[in-house]
Amino acid sequence: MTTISANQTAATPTATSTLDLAGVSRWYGNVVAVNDVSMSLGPGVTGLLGPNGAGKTTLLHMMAGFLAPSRGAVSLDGRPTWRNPDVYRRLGLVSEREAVHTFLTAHEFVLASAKLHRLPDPAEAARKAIALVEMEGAQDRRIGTYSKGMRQRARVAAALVHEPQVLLLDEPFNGMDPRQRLHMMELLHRLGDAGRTILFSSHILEEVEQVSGTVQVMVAGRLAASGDFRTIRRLMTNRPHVFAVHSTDDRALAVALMAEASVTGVELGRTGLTVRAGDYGAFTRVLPKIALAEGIRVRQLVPEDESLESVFSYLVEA
Ligand SMILES: Nc1ncnc2c1ncn2[C@@H]1O[C@H](COP(=O)(O)OP(=O)(O)OP(=O)(O)O)[C@@H](O)[C@H]1O
Repeated sequence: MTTISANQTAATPTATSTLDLAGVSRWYGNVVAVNDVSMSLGPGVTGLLGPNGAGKTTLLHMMAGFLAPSRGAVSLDGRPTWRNPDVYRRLGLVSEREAVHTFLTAHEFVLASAKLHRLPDPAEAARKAIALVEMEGAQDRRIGTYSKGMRQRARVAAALVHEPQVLLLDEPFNGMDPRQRLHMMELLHRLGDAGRTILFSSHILEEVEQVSGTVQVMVAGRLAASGDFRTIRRLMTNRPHVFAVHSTDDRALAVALMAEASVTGVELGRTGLTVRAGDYGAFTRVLPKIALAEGIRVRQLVPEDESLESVFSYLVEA
């Protein structure tokens, strides 16, 4: 695991909550969905980044007390989240699947959530939650008429109706257009700045970049890296890169490339060269110069293995 720093800075809240995971694992039969994960989440926005199937949903459900860890412990302010009704009062979860009754208005939906929580003044709580997500103008329209972004905000309002200190969101940006995304990002920032502990999951690096200061990266059930976004981004771009190169004289180009500092390996195959480079930028800048000096024309330069999974796997191995 690549541990960088536990940068959990926050706004200055009046009451804050900390979510702690200590050696948490969860398996389903033979499948290990979460493998020995430890982390501590404090006020502010944290992104949980990982490819599909990395175990993000399983982790969020354990945090929310919906699922028991097979091993290890999840605690909110020192108390276990599993089988602890008190936790439900202090934590909200916006799940990935969109199970909203489209025939209800947002107001009815959020009010129902307030009543489920047995709040002393459900109407006032619903009003406040709807105001927080800026849905006053649309609250009396049926949810079925909403855009994806508005539906998500209504769901956030329902999850916030009891004013929890912790809000967990599973892939909240899925299916949103850029404008809706921006709106949701602003909302998460506002909640984080007000001292809430916000964790949202995503499989898209850029989403995490825009919202969170701190990132936890999960790959294949394990915590692969944690730290501030810039450090994670640097780790990802500094990894070795593999390129497929084809030119008018692959053999001569291979010889010239082997003398180049940014190149760590060259293989000559039947369809061209496979070049490993330590620095993406340096290699792509120097290749045309080398080719020109050697009188070789580069016909193809394709980065290989740039999938998100491969980037994440690199972090696990680092
Ligand atoms: N109820 C279950 N029974 C068996 N296997 C499960 C169950 N839930 C999840 N898994 C498996 O556990 C692993 C992690 O799944 P999880 O849904 O937590 O990942 P994820 O990162 O949220 O991915 P996605 O974004 O695709 O939902 C996967 O291999 C998945 O197939």
